Amino acid sequence: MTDTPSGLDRENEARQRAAELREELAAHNYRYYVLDAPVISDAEYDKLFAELSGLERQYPLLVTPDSPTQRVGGAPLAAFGAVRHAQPMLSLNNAFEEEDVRAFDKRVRDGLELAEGEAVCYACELKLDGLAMSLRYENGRFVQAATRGDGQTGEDVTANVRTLRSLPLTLRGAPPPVLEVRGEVLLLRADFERLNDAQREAGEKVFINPRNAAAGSLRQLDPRITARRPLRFFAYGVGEVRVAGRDGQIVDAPEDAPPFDSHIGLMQWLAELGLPVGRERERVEGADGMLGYYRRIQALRPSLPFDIDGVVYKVDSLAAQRRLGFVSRAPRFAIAHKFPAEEATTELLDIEVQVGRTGAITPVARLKPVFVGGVTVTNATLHNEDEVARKDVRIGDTVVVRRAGDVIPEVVMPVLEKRPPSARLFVMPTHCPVCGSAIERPEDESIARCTGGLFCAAQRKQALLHAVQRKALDIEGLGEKLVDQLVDGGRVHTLADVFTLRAEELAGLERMGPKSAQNLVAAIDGARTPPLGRFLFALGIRHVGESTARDLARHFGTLQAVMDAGENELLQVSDVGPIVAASIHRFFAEPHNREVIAALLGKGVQPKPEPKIDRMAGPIAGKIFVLTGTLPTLTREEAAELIAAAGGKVTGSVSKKTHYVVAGEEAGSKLAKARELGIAVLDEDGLRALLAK
Ligand SMILES: NC(=O)c1ccc[n+]([C@@H]2O[C@H](COP(=O)([O-])OP(=O)(O)OC[C@H]3O[C@@H](n4cnc5c(N)ncnc54)[C@H](O)[C@@H]3O)[C@@H](O)[C@H]2O)c1
Ligand SMILES: [Zn+2]
Repeated sequence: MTDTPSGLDRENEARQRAAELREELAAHNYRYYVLDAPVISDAEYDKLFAELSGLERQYPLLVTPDSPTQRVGGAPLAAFGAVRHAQPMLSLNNAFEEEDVRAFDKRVRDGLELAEGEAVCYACELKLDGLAMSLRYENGRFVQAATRGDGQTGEDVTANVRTLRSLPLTLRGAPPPVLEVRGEVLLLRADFERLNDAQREAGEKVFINPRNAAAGSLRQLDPRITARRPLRFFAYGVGEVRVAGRDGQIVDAPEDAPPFDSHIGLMQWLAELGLPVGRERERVEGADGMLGYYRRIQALRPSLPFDIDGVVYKVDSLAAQRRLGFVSRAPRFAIAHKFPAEEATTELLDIEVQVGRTGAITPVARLKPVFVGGVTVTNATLHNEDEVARKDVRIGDTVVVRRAGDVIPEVVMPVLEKRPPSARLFVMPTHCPVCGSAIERPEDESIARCTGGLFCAAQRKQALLHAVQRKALDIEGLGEKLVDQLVDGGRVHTLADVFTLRAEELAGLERMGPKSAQNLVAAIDGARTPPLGRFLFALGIRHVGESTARDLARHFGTLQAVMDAGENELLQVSDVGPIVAASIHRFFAEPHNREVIAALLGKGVQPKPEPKIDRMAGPIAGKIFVLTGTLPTLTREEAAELIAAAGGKVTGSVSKKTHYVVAGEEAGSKLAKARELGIAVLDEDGLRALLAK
C-alpha cells in the first residue's frame, strides 16, 4: 500500500470533506446570522470557508446550489415578517493580501478590456462591522426596513428601525419616488461599552463585540428595547431606485435618468437627501491607490469610534459596475480588503497571577499561541478575581481572545460548547507566588494584594520599572530583564541603588556588553535632574498619575514643600480629592519612603523645581486641549508638556468642553468631531503662536 491515492480516491475524499465543511459552515451561519451567537471566531470561519472554496475550485462538480459559497447569510427568522428584496442584497468577496488586491484590479481591467496603461478609478470606503440593512423610502417617506437574510428575503424590522434617532423618517431635498438605501447598522464602541456595563449591572448577558450587540439589539421582538439602544446607520449603496425621468415618467435609475454616474456621486446624492453616509471615503487610482488607502485606514482604525473589519474598494463608474456585473453571491466590481481579525479563539492553558507595583494581584491567562490583531498572543489579562468569575472562564476552556489596536489582549469569554469535563475553576492563591506573603482582599475592593510590600521582589521590580519609564525618570536601557537580574542578585533594593550602578559591574550581566553598560550609566547620570513632576510620578505614590504629579510640582514648587504638606494643603491642588490627599500624606509619612528619598538626594539626584504658575493668568490658563495626529516637530508628550506648563489641560476626547484641538498629520475622528462641534483647530504653528502670546 505504498501507492499514492488515485485521482478517484482523492476526489472521493474531497467530496466527503466538502460535505463536512458545508454542514459545519451552515451550522455556523445559523448561529451567527440567526441566533447572533457565534461559537467560532470570524478568522476561523474564514479559514473553513476558504478551504471549501478551494475544494470547489479544484472540483467544480462538487459545487451544490446550497453551498455556503453560493449563498449569502442565513435564513430569516420566522418571528419577523418576510421582505422580498426588489434587488438582492449580496455579500462581498474578500482580499487578505496585497496580491489579492492586485489580482482584483487585474480582473477588473480585463473585464473592462482596458489597455495596459489605463488605470481604473476606485471608490474606497470603510468596511463597517455591523449588519446589513435595506431601507425603503417612497416619495421621501421611510416605509420599510429589512435585514439581508439570505440575500433574497430578509426580515421585516421596520418597527425597530423606526426607533433609530440617527435616521431620517422623511428625506430632504428632492427625493425620488422609490429609493432603497443599503447600509450598515452598528453601535459606536463607546455606546457598546455603556450597554455592556448596564447589562452587567442588571445581571444580563454581555455581548462579545459591538457587531454582535447591534445585531441582538436590532432583531428584538420588542421595539422598545431597540429604542433604548443607540444604534447608528451609515449608507454605502442603493438597491432599487426609481426616479422621475425626462418626461416625468417614473424610471429605474441609474440606467435611464441618472442623478449620478459614479459611486462617489451616488453617496453625495444620498448625503444631500439627509441620509448618514459612511466617512473617510476616497477616490483613488489603481492597485497602488487602493493599497495606500488600506494603510491610511489601518493607522486610523484604533481611533475610529466604531469597529471596522477592513476596507471596501468599488469601481467608481456605475457604467463600468454594470458591465462587470455579479457572480453568485457578490459583485465583480467590488472587494473587501480585510484587516487582521481582532478576535480569535484559542485554548486557555492555565491562569497564573502577576504581582504589580502596588502588590495588586492580576490573574493572567496563559494561552496556546494564537494570531490575533496582527500579532501572536500567548498571555491575556483577566483583570481580577471577580472578572474571572463573572466571565466564568475556566482552565482548559476554549476562549475568545480580543486584541484591538494597541490595547492589552483580553480574554472576552469562554466558548461553553467546547468546555471539556476536565475544565477547572481558578482559585485565587492565598499567598504571593513571589514572596510568600499573605494575599489579602479588602472587602469593598475588587483587587487582591500581596501584603509583602518591600519584601516582595515582584513589587520592588515593578516599582523600579515604573520609576525608570519614559514618562518618569526616563532611563533608557533599564528594562525588565536587567531589573530582574539586579533585584534577584541583591544588587538593587531601592531606586536609590540604581544611582550607584557602575559600568564594570553592569558589563558582567547577561545580555550586557561594555558598550551598553556605558550607555546605561550615561542614561542614569542624565536622570539626576528630573523635573519635579516626573520625580514625584516616579515615586509611584498610589493614585498619583502623571498629571497629578505635575500639578503637585507646580503647586508646591519644591520637593520639600510637597513632603511637608498636610492633607488640607494637598486638597488645595486642582483635581486632588480626599483619597488622593490621604494617599500622598501616608506615603511621605512612611519612614522607609523618606529614607529612600534621602538616599536619592544623597546620590546626587536633584529634582528641578518647577516654576510656580498662576493658573488664572496667561492666554491658555484653564483651557482644555485635545491632541490628535502627528505634529511635525513635537511629540505628543512634548506638546502636552508645553500646554500644561502654560496652565492648559490636555484631555483625551473631544467634547463641548474642549477649547482647542491641536491636529497633526493623519488626524482622525477627533478632528472630525472638532469640526462637527465647531471647536477651534490649531496646527503646531498655531499652538506655538498661542503659547507665545
Ligand atoms: N464566526 C462565525 O461563526 C461566522 C459565521 C458566519 C459569518 N461570519 C463572518 O461573516 C463574514 C461573512 O459575512 P458576510 O457574507 O456578511 O460578508 P462580509 O461581512 O465579510 O461582507 C459583506 C458585508 O459587508 C458589509 N459592508 C460594510 N461596509 C460596506 C461598504 N462600505 N460597502 C459594501 N458593504 C459593506 C455589508 O453589510 C455586506 O453585506 C465572514 O467573513 C465571517 O468573518 C462568521
Ligand atoms: Zn509578594
